[in-house]
Amino acid sequence: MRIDPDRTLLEFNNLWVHGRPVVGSDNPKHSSGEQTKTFVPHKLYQRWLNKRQKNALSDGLSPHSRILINGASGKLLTGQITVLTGASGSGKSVLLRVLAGLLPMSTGDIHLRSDATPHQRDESIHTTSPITWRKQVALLAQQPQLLEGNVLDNLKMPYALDAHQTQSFDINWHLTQLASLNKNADFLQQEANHLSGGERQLVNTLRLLQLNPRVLLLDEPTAALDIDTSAQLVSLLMRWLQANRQRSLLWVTHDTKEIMSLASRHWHMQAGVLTEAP
Ligand SMILES: Nc1ncnc2c1ncn2[C@@H]1O[C@H](COP(=O)(O)OP(=O)(O)OP(=O)(O)O)[C@@H](O)[C@H]1O
Repeated sequence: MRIDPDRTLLEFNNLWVHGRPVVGSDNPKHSSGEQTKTFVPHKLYQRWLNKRQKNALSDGLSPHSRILINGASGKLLTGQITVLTGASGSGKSVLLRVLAGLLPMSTGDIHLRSDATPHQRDESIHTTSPITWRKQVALLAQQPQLLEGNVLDNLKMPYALDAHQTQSFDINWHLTQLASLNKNADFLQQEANHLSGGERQLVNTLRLLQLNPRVLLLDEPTAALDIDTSAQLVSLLMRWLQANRQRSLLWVTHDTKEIMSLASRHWHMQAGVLTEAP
């Protein structure tokens, strides 16, 4: 498949994701719909079913599975912010994790436009190694996971991984970013486990941005931050987007006031169904 060479950076088509229902759960996230039907399988089928259910979290094909993403399609365009809203449990994080290659889809495809010549083939998630895919399509989670050690150790950490052996740590880039966040070089020496929640998220964000992904998926990155830190993070992300036209942001948020004015498009998720909001 070839994707629109003009502005499309990432395109996904007819994504379906299934997850295992929690039988008897009173969690509203897991109730409702077909999955509550009683089902008495044949003995042989039961054996097959038991085997499948051992891996059901990542296995979209279980007959007891419920639909988490329902035939979603969409395009992320270069230089744009797309905002994704939707009620809790509607499937926003699941969509982000599938796009980032962290959760398998049941069916469907995702293509990333080649960053080389326009004639080069686009990359499908199905034929790209997970490491290569995740270098280009990165997920910034709400809860930053930092390691023991200081800020500098955490920022350097990705370069110890095989995936980033060809890239090198650029201290000057970090000092420039920190200056824009009203922080100086001393911040690099602070112990990660002494940082505030907002500072942790800033470190987490810098750690990801330095690796230069092309598509950044943001899962409520400012949800736990105060107004000032949140504004700093938004500016950091905007500067990053504007520094290279071949980038795109997909931003999950409940606080549309914060980001909607900067966004080009608005998607809405309801019970796994993705629609373009007016
Ligand atoms: N790996 C998984 N397997 C099965 N079910 C899952 C899996 N991950 C998430 N779910 C379920 O999918 C549904 C959607 O979850 P998701 O985290 O995407 O919601 P959300 O829209 O991001 O909500 P919130 O705004 O509260 O973060 C939930 O019912 C959740 O329990």
